[in-house]
Amino acid sequence: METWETPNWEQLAPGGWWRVVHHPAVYAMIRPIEPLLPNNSGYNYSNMVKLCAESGRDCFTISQIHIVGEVLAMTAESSWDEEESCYWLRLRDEGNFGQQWLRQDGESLGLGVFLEASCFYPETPPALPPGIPGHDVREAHRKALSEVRCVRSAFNQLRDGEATGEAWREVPRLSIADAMLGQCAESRPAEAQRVVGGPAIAHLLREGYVAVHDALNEDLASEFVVQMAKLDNGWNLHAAPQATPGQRGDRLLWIDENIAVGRYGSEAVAKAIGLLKGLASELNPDLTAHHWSKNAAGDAAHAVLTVSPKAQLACYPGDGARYICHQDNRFRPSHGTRLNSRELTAILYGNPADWDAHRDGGALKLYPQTEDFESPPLPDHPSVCFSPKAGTLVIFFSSLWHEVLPAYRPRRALTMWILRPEEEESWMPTVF
Ligand SMILES: O=C(O)CCC(=O)C(=O)O
Ligand SMILES: [Fe+2]
Repeated sequence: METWETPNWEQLAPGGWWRVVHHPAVYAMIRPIEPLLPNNSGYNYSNMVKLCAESGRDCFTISQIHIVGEVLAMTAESSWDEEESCYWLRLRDEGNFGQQWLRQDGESLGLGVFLEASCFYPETPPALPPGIPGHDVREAHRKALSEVRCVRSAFNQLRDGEATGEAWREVPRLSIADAMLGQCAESRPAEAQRVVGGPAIAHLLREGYVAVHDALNEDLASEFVVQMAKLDNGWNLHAAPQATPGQRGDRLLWIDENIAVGRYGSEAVAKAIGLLKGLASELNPDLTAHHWSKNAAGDAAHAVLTVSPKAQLACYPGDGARYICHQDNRFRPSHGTRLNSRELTAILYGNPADWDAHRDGGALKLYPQTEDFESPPLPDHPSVCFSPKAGTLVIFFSSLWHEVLPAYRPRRALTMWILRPEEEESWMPTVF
């Protein structure tokens, strides 16, 4: 069994979903990005930066912090960067907003160790030859790892409020298999088939969207409304990272079935997430055939829909908050690729049955056949609107322009992006 302490440097780890098994996993990237320290994680980002600085490692740049339990997606792909003389590993974060690139050299540790932690290595890293990483790189990894240990123990003390002076705790051995979660969507065929089987899929492929109004049965739908509100009212949601007043006014929580039940006791939310996840496998055969017919010469046969491990629970607080017209993904003709791997956006609404879109606002306004528009369609462009009532499921191609109209009553929704990872833009070392 391979452990993070004795990774096999010659071998890239298998692609798939990985869980961060130690905290904090800190890694640095060549261009620092906005730190994404999950709310209520118990860590204070500025304290961590201070700790790094105090540890005498001036060149430490924390760009991203991940904590235990968080899930990341790692592709099996690496890319040689001529200019930087290094390899990059491609990964995605839990919400799959976009991709990130992890530098694989003495500066940012490679896979396996990445699951533990990685950081900037204070010396100039040895250049990697194209091909198998050599001895120097392993040595750099070894040194950097020992540094990580010191930093981590300080972090642990900080978190636990301990001032014991104990510099170092034994790190348990971890198996890479422990952290690997699996590659494909979990399948819940029966429910998903009931909801989107037959005519619904046909409508989705023909029109680019479909709405199913009884995706949850009546009892489940009303329980879903109650639990979504309870979760939201418990201050578990936080402003979206890209929140901009007047443009995007929702607050969010990324949540999976285990968190829904284990942390919040929300069975109905867990069931809803399960249903959304099951859609990927249900839609897969028809979507694959659809891409085949559009692109006879292409690789569409490899299309494998998958889902992110977590769904996005969003609430627009009801003060007129909205989400201006946008696309969740976009084809970039100049690159010949898509911006991210989102193929379909699937949303289950969790608002009371008496929601009145004229009075309460908050409709989802979707503009069919706009995937190739470079800028938002005009408001009077042909569109369809959906009232965000309990149990309504809307699925649409993520590249269609859409918006959330101002909501005058708290408006809650659970969104799952259904992904086609092979469609993602293949090389872009910047992030998000
Ligand atoms: O909640 C909705 O109806 C759509 C939200 C949305 O467009 C998004 O989160 O990207
Ligand atoms: Fe969207």
